[in-house]
Amino acid sequence: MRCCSPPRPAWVPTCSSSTRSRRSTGPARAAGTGAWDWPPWRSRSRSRQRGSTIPAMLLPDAVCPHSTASPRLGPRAAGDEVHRRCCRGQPRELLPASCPGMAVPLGEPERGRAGRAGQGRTERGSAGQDGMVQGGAGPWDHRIIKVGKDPQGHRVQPAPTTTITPNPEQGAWLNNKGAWLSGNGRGLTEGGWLIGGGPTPRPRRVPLTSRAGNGGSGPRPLHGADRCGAQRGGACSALLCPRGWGGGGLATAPRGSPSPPPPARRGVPPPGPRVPRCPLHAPCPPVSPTSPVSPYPPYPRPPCPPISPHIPPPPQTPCPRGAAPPHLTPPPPPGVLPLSQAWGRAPRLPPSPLPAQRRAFSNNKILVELDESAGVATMKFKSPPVNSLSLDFLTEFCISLEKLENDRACRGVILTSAVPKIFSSGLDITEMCGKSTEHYAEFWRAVQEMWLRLYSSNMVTVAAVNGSSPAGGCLIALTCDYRIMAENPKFSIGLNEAQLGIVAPFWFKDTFVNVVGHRVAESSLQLGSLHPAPEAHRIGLVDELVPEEKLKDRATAVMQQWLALPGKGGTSWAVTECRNGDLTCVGGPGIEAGSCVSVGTGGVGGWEVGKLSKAVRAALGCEGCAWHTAGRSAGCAGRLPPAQLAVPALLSRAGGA
Ligand SMILES: CCCCC/C=C\C/C=C\CCC/C=C/C(=O)SCCNC(=O)CCNC(=O)[C@H](O)C(C)(C)COP(=O)(O)OP(=O)(O)OC[C@H]1O[C@@H](n2cnc3c(N)ncnc32)[C@H](O)[C@@H]1OP(=O)(O)O
Repeated sequence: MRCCSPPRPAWVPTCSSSTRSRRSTGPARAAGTGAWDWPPWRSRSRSRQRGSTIPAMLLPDAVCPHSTASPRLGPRAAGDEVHRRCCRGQPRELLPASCPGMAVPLGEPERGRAGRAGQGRTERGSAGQDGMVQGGAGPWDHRIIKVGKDPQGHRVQPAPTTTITPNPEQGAWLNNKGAWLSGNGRGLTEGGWLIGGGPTPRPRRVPLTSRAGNGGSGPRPLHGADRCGAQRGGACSALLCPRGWGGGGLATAPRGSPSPPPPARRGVPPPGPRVPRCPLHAPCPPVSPTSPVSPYPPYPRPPCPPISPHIPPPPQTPCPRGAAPPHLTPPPPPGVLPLSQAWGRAPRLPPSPLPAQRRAFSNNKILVELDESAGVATMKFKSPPVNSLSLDFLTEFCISLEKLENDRACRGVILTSAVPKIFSSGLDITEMCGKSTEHYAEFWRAVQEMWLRLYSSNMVTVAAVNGSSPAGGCLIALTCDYRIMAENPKFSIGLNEAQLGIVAPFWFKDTFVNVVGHRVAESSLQLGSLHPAPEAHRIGLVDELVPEEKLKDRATAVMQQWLALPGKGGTSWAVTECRNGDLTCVGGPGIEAGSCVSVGTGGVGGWEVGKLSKAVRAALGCEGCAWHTAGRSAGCAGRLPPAQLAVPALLSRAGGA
């Protein structure tokens, strides 16, 4: 959650010209240069309009407009190379039959996939001769029109003209012989050849660089209620499963975790219903169709504890992460939209009365510990020697944050380092030279993604800076709501790009300006200064200094202070209406209808702006649409029909005052 919006370039359309003209920072200057125009996918279309040239390395892959993977992207022409590439990057079952990417013969090598994902599945002997899939009559109906033998001489099954139909209720696919196909469709192919129903594939390691929209071929997360494995009694394969259980087998299972269930025999329904359910969890609730499909592979999830089939689960065991008891979440007044609906997510829970429960998710480079009783997670960077922000690191970062974002038990995140003396050394320099254009694009997009996700998070974010933090490391700290630094003068922080002979991107700069102000930012950026901790505190770059040994406790205390603010427990709501780019309160508990909601730097705890913007975007169904805040008013851009929005009462009280 932020006190002000992430800096946006001037091309961002606004519904109110007045709000636009009040922008204080000036990405417009950068927008004209092309080099750092933002975001890059808009850069491409704009460059076409302007006829300017944008460096190819800045152009990311697009996401198929037919898919729901990313709402950020505008439509692209069918047949466009980018379109085709991204189509292949998406799970086929998520694409409508009309998508040109669906007409790709499975027997044909799909360039750009095998190398990336390392699946080794695209080498073909007689490419394109057999095994053609065509879109069927309906978007989910695909017909195998030709089959034959695979390169090893095995007969390809099933028989010709097999219709494959998804079974939304079961979250799996059936062919016309009633045989089960792989839940994620990968059982359809073997060595690139169609074989029809097959065993549910074992979890495969997903290269972190294989991400949606990039043409990667790693298994993709399935999303939506109809895909949730937990509904079949098995593990939840949806990354955004609100319960956070399962794992979907899409990423490498943590060491020591139990093996996945044995694969079903061909033609035999998968043993989903026989898998015992976690006694603490009901089937996953349906996921809102407006929820975005994550572009990331799911975070490895802890497995459900083993359950003896002879011991029935206690019937009255309350789900620690299920719906809060009624007395903790009073129903909103009539006509008031719960915030969870407006945001398309479940409301966060107040601190649990149950005994403290901790969960830890450790990945390669980031350790995440969630204290469910406090609703606070700690993300510890553990990528020695210096926690440089490599593509893998950034990807893990986004996955971890997204997972926490969708965990109703988590309301705040503390970012810190497990590497002594270093918070983060910034962007991994080795990722920025000697690599391919595609790699640069992917890397740079990951940097932006990290920043956007952190900046627009609706969790409280606190940086506990326990070491040096140059450049990109400083950006992470700047992007948090609050910065506490160890008071060691040997630790320094700042945007030192100038010392490296490069220029901090304008959105680095704007984030910096938001925190320290124009003049300090100007001189600091010009000199590429790295400020020792005491100086950083003096110029406002960090909010407070504490002895290193007290850093954790202090961060926890600050977090509690923030979480104690009203509106955080998800219990009080107000309804606002968006008119002419301003938000007008139309009623709510203790809030007079018609009072103007004006938020921003002058508002109470202006950090609600970020939350507001999120609500605006979600309620308008345009998560990716441009939005804008400036001065003392908040507005949003893009399609702005009058919409009833729910925002925390704190926000509305601030505006109504
Ligand atoms: C070519 C095309 C590029 C195009 C790119 C596109 C756009 C780029 C343009 C602008 C981008 C601007 C945005 C940039 C943001 C950044 O974050 S750039 C990175 C800035 N970071 C730094 O300057 C940090 C430099 N490092 C240090 O100051 C120190 O290493 C330290 C972090 C203070 C730690 O010091 P110490 O404990 O003494 O450790 P060492 O110096 O001995 O380092 C240990 C090893 O770590 C390696 N390393 C350090 N930093 C990085 C890094 N950022 N990326 C990768 N690796 C790093 C260092 O080389 C040592 O490795 P070896 O042991 O020598 O193998």
